[in-house]
Amino acid sequence: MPAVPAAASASLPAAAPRPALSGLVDQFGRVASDMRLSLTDKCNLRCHYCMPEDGLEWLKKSKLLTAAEIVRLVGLGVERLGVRELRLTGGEPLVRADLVDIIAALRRNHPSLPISLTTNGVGLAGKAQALAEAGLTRLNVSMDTLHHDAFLQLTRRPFLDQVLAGIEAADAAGLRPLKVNAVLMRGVNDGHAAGLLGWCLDRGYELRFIEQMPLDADHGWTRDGMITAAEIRGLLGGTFELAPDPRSREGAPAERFEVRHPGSPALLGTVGIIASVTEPFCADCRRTRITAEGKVMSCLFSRTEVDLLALLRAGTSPDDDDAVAARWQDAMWAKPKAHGMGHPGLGDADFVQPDRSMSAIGG
Ligand SMILES: Nc1nc2c(ncn2[C@@H]2O[C@H](COP(=O)(O)OP(=O)(O)OP(=O)(O)O)[C@@H](O)[C@H]2O)c(=O)[nH]1
Ligand SMILES: C[S@@+](CC[C@H](N)C(=O)[O-])C[C@H]1O[C@@H](n2cnc3c(N)ncnc32)[C@H](O)[C@@H]1O
Ligand code: SF4
Ligand code: SF4
Repeated sequence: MPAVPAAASASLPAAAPRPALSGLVDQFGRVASDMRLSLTDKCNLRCHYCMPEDGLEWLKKSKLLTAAEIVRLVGLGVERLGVRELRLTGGEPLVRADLVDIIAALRRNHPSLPISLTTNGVGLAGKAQALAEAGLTRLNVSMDTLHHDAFLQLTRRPFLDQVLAGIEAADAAGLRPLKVNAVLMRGVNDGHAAGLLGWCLDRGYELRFIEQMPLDADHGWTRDGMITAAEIRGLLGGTFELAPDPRSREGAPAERFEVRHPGSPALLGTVGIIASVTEPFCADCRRTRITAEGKVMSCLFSRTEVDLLALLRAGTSPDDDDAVAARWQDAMWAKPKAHGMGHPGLGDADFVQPDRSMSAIGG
């Protein structure tokens, strides 16, 4: 086995030594099978809850995982470490020029792997068909409101029509089920929640409301300022009746509800609420994250990152693959219990917001 290059030797947090288990198991017995891979830190929007107005300093291209490195890492994940589904995210994954080629290569190697993409939808209209043909399984498009002024206020960019065209193109390309992600901000788009749900139900899209988490680059999040899942249910309750979806949650971030008009038995569809702050789901977390520069983040709120890129670049022999896989397993073994610490509690006195914003981690 090759020596571990210095850059890859970032300290791992103290944890009992990892036993010789297969797969991405952590010290609390959770097994990660859902791989979330960030393709870039760059983005063409500046959402308040994620990016600062002036953007961030983008990583140099030489520091990003190449297409070949991505394909190799996913191969290791799937063939050796029990990865069963892959989500491509960012930053904005559509800004990566080789996105379609990456998906095509992944699909050739893994014919039955579910591969999904989370995107802001800008530029999607021109790419949806190619993504579907390359083998993308499905996508989630983030769109917080259908109102142009609120969209501009939230994202600081006037691109709502492009996003709408992107959703339509993805639908036409057969990228189903199609999910729409929305973060609500008080006084900006909270009044649009029921309208957005109605729009999605009419088209057969599944809407997911996401509680705002402390992952904004401006560090402006407050526990009191964010809109809670209970409030979201209240906002929808005036127009719709929500009932728990009887299907099992299977470790998914979203709690799903069946949606009906009050007093009517007809099922209109489902809505998901991702209550990371007020109803955390860390005990059943199945996710492993790799940042665009090849670092493992075992938890969205990890303050320890474990570099795989230097090991990937050290060589491509079977021994090198062993070293990468072992380091990934070590990183996941040290996964914190919840919210990057020993207990759930975003906003608690002992919670420390990660230096990176959501865009730089990969949402
Ligand atoms: N706290 C926390 N939030 C998460 C985690 N995974 C996803 N989320 C939140 O849920 C949002 C939606 O995630 P997506 O990747 O679009 O979709 P998904 O939740 O994986 O949903 P599916 O499409 O059903 O697979 C993310 O942007 C995060 O805000 C997680 O591991 N921890
Ligand atoms: C970081 S983005 C990356 C992919 C793509 N740029 C997009 O917006 O879909 C992934 C998801 O994270 C969500 N997100 C970003 N910052 C968040 C925050 N502070 N709290 C909760 N969700 C957040 C976005 O709404 C989006 O649905
Ligand atoms: S949420 Fe997505 S679209 Fe918005 S700034 Fe972050 S990375 Fe960009
Ligand atoms: S906060 Fe960390 S442990 Fe909790 S669900 Fe998210 S990634 Fe998993």
